[in-house]
Amino acid sequence: MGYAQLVIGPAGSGKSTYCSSLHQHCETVGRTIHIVNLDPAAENFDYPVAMDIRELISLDDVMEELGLGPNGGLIYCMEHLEENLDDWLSEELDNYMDDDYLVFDCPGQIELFSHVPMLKNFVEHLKRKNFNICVVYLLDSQFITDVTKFISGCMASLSAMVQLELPHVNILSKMDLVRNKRDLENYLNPKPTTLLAELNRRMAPQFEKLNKSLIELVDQYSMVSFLPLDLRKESSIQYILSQIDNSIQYGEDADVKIKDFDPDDD
Ligand SMILES: Nc1nc2c(ncn2[C@@H]2O[C@H](COP(=O)(O)OP(=O)(O)OP(=O)(O)O)[C@@H](O)[C@H]2O)c(=O)[nH]1
Ligand SMILES: [Mg+2]
Repeated sequence: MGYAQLVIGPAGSGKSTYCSSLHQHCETVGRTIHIVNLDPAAENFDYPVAMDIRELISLDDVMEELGLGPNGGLIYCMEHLEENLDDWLSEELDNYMDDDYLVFDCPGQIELFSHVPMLKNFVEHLKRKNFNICVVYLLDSQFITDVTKFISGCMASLSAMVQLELPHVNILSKMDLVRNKRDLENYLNPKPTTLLAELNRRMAPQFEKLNKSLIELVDQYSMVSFLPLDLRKESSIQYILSQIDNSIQYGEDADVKIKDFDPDDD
């Protein structure tokens, strides 16, 4: 059994930074995780890259040879990955053993988890390889300055939830940038009625019915709940990691191992 986090979220929401902070944190506490780059457009990394989609396909080549733009090129790369799940990905995964913990740093184009089946097939492949997977969805804290942005961020997360059908943790990233702490209370665990009132206040009256349905939808999936991530605080990363670990049952076997360990036996 392996363990995996699939780190997704809108462009620039802090996914790669989260991956590198997580790596650092794990190093500090003496735990091993492997970060996988799934973004064919990424160039600089603050973490050691364990596996890299750019070894399979280069976005520059795709754009040049097929005359595609950056987003079309990215979709092409991801489809190429999808076609190579059984060879390239499987071979790469063979380098890891039972109990290994992989973190997949995904590209920020939300099409990948909202429109195209690529990520779904990727996840199915990992499941067949016996991975327990948690989706980690990052939303930039700046989204809470505006209820309409916040709702659209929630809908994107919801679409990933519905498509991927995996344990799912929502994170509000870049907490160091939040000025108004009172705003925050309203958004980490928002009351549907508060959100609705706010939406109605922002939008023309003809949208009231639509707003109500939207909020009900988001509420029914009980997904409007975010964990705050403040990279300045080790405890914040630690807490988030423990929630994710819980959702994929990581550490339950480890507990057994610790119990089996005989301290006199050194
Ligand atoms: N202040 C602050 N800035 C952050 C934080 N996390 C990320 N950033 C900045 O936000 C920008 C985007 O961060 P990335 O980690 O590259 O975001 P990403 O989601 O990987 O972006 P894409 O892969 O392009 O979708 C960078 O300029 C980061 O330095 C944070 O916790 N606080
Ligand atoms: Mg990134």
